[in-house]
Amino acid sequence: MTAPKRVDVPIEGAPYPVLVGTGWLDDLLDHVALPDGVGRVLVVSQEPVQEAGHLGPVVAAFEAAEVEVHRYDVPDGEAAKSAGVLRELWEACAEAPLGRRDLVVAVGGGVVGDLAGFAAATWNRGIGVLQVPTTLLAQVDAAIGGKTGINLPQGKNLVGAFHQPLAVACDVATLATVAPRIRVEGFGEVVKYGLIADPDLLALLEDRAEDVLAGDPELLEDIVLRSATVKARVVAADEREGGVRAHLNLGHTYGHAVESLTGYDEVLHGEAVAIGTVVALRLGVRLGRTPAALADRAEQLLDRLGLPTRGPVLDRAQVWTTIARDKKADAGGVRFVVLDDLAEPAVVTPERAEVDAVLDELGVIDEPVEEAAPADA
Ligand SMILES: NC(=O)c1ccc[n+]([C@@H]2O[C@H](COP(=O)([O-])OP(=O)(O)OC[C@H]3O[C@@H](n4cnc5c(N)ncnc54)[C@H](O)[C@@H]3O)[C@@H](O)[C@H]2O)c1
Ligand SMILES: O=C(O)C(=O)C[C@@H](O)[C@H](O)[C@H](O)COP(=O)(O)O
Ligand SMILES: [Zn+2]
Repeated sequence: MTAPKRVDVPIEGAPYPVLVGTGWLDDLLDHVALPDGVGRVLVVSQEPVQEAGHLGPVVAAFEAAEVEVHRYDVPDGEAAKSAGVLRELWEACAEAPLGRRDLVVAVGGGVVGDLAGFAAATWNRGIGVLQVPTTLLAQVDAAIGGKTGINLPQGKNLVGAFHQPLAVACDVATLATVAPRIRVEGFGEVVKYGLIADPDLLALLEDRAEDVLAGDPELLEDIVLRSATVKARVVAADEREGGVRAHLNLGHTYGHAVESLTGYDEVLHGEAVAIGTVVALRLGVRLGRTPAALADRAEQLLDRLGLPTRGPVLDRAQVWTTIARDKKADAGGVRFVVLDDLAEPAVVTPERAEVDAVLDELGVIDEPVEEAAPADA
């Protein structure tokens, strides 16, 4: 075990580190400084994480520090990001009871992190949260940046809060026990970072796709570090998504619609992001902004990594209702992130007909609309 490497997230008023290493959870509290006065923690996790052996070291670290540990396992799957389970977590906070100086500790994937983070953001009007992400997606993305929340049947992440963690502790060794489909979906977000900000990361994924998929630990550590570096820079520049943070939403406008219209069960978040990325890139090509070769390149990489590049066939009206409810829509229209070139993201508000044409071209919508015939035809 070597000491974890550190990426700083210099958010004004709430700076914190993302610590990335391999096999260091046993020494968690040697590297994460606890704030003064922490007497109790509520460790929130899920059964598969416990069964894989990742909870024990975290609990042991707090016990060794003479902090009283309470535990709550939430159900598995995206369905846990719900008002019902959030209420259960509040009640677990009350049972402990957690005071203003106590902490929530989220040990798991993005579902646990988003949900436990929101419980911490709201309990006693906000207490600290330590994020210990154990999936690739959570280490590269979900645990960093302070977006917390739950879903509604009407849409993804519709209720939530910005609540920055005290620290993000990424032990890449935990990724070895993740199911293959879950590992692969994380690359949906990693490809996103490559496309919006880090051409070297994109090239690394292309050059070493097989090693990446085989779970080469050194490579994974490098990928987590590079991804965390991009995310840290973006969220520190724009914590509340007034500007550049919106670029982290590449692939999410259509992706979120795919997730909610398939009941959050069928298509995983990273898979939906891959599907939505193809839509966004093809839209960029159609709008004359994205080079077609770049869209082809991204699609080939997603496919090589085992990610879907086409979503299930959806109902057009439902897609538009869902997209219009997302945070990426306002009176001005629906926003998509496109690429003007590699590492040159831009936010656009396209005409609905342009998006419809792309969805028809990709064959992912029922009831195709005819392209308008040229005026002189
Ligand atoms: N807040 C953000 O900025 C942000 C960013 C990206 C995604 N997200 C959210 O993250 C969620 C998806 O997260 P996810 O992809 O991590 O899925 P997930 O949290 O559902 O985890 C997937 C599965 O892996 C299991 N698991 C976790 N770690 C394990 C380990 N080390 N070994 C064995 N099993 C393990 C979990 O118990 C679960 O069954 C979505 O809700 C998405 O919206 C949030
Ligand atoms: O951190 C961000 O900002 C992101 O957009 C990261 C996304 O990968 C993530 O899925 C996020 O939860 C989406 O945010 P939302 O505000 O569109 O729900
Ligand atoms: Zn995402």
